[in-house]
Amino acid sequence: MNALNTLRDKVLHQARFFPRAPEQEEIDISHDLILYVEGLSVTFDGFKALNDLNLYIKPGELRCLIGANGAGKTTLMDVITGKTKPDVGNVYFGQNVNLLERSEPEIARLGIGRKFQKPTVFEAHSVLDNLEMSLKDNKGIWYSLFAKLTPAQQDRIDSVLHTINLASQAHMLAGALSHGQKQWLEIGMLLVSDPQVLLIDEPVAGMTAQETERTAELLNGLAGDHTVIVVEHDMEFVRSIARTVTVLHQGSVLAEGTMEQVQNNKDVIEVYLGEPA
Ligand SMILES: Nc1ncnc2c1ncn2[C@@H]1O[C@H](COP(=O)(O)OP(=O)(O)OP(=O)(O)O)[C@@H](O)[C@H]1O
Repeated sequence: MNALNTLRDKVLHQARFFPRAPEQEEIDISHDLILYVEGLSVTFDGFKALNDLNLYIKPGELRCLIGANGAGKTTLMDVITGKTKPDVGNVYFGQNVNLLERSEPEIARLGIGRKFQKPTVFEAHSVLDNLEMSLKDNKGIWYSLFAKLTPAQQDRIDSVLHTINLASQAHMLAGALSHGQKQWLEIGMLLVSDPQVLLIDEPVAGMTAQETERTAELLNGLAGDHTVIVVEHDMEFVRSIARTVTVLHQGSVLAEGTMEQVQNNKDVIEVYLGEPA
């Protein structure tokens, strides 16, 4: 029964994480843009969740997306990752890959990884097993169950374990980790496939102050090698990591700049405080 459960977990896992394909397409970033979103609109039952939204992200950036509930942050992530198709607009990965023509699994395999707010690690498996299962690519269930990791794959997992600060917990069951550690493990499960872009939804919700600080270090460390887009409501946290902040409001970009520029922007003050600047 245990073996059956393990097999089921692994099948589910493969469906969930869409591992990156070995024959990955080359992404053309010669114009210094890794994500290009232009004129994007999404309507749900006549309601415009995104309204002519433009967003340009450079390779290696750490960008924070903020905005009140319902501003369109999740819908934007859904469009980038292929979960929602827009009414109109363009979404390109680099110069050459039109993401609107790709399915959700294809986009994940191209190297755009997404971490949802709630951690979904396999609690009955060790930290190491969780990472191994994410690394074994789409060679089928029998490969995932029985193939041994190559030395390069072992190195990758070791390196990720250190990056996410869980090397000492490698053999611990994921279910025994703290909430913050589970969030880091899930980021690690994305990192083993070395995605170019990481979309991370509310990483510090429910974390202790110490875990929040460690998460800021982790995300800062990932930027540069990866492009990191973080959706977050915790303004202290945003201030601690953000270089550029994009403020969404009613499905459009209201303001963009450093945290200081955004905080002093009259439109932002008006929307957030409900009064003219
Ligand atoms: N599938 C859907 N059907 C109908 N309306 C939807 C759907 N998804 C989102 N919406 C609506 O679109 C708007 C934008 O939602 P979205 O979840 O993108 O906002 P958000 O900025 O992520 O908010 P939050 O911070 O609360 O997560 C909201 O008014 C929401 O109710």
